[in-house]
Amino acid sequence: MRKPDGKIVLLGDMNVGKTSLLQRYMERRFPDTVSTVGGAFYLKQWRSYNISIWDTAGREQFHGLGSMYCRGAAAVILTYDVNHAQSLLELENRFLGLTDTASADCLFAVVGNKVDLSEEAPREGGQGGGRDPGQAGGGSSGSKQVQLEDAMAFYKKILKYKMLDEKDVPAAEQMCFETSAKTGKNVDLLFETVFDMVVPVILRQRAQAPPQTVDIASAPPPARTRSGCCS
Ligand SMILES: Nc1nc2c(ncn2[C@@H]2O[C@H](COP(=O)(O)OP(=O)(O)OP(=O)(O)O)[C@@H](O)[C@H]2O)c(=O)[nH]1
Ligand SMILES: [Mg+2]
Repeated sequence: MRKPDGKIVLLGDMNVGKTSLLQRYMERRFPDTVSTVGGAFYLKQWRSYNISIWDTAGREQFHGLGSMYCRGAAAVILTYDVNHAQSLLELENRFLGLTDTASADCLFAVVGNKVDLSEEAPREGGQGGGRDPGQAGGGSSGSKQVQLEDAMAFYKKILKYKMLDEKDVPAAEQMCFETSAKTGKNVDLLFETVFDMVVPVILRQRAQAPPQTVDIASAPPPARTRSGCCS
């Protein structure tokens, strides 16, 4: 298997729909999911590049792994649930710091998932789209709690945290998405926008990487070794 050329990581609280988004994009379906343990990855061929996309666990107990998954990432997709305001706050409080290990010119996308729930007529006391509404990061009430402008304001906080100038990075309008893994709304747009933007990052990473070849002429002669059995 060829080594991936670049890495994209999905981060976000448990139950926001990271695994579902990836399955919708990669497998074109919306299956039942179980809460992710550790992490898992998919490989995507995009043009001539091999991109790995890492799905991480949002559960608190796996938090320590997040910065490991982010190491060298060319893009991070920070995911929240539009019907659960706390999940956007968690991105700022708990997940943004995990991206310190990402590539210096890492791109950020902010994704509000489960818009289908807020597009449906509100149901009396309704809960939906979540495995366990009682848990932290759990259920979605089905009434939209986070607006796209809130996500764009968070995107600007990311730039501030990373000390990036707005002029040097894609605009918030380009990098904030509202999606539904259930209906597929904006899912292709999200991933394919990120893939397109990641290609120049991959090319820059390649240009900065130490050469992978060895100059045989200048390499020292190998030390003589004895071989044979030791009996
Ligand atoms: N209605 C609706 N439900 C969704 C959507 N995306 C995910 N869900 C549901 O939300 C629950 C959690 O989805 P997952 O994709 O497993 O969430 P996750 O972010 O991967 O969670 P962890 O692996 O625990 O971090 C599941 O019951 C999904 O079916 C969506 O767009 N709309
Ligand atoms: Mg998951």
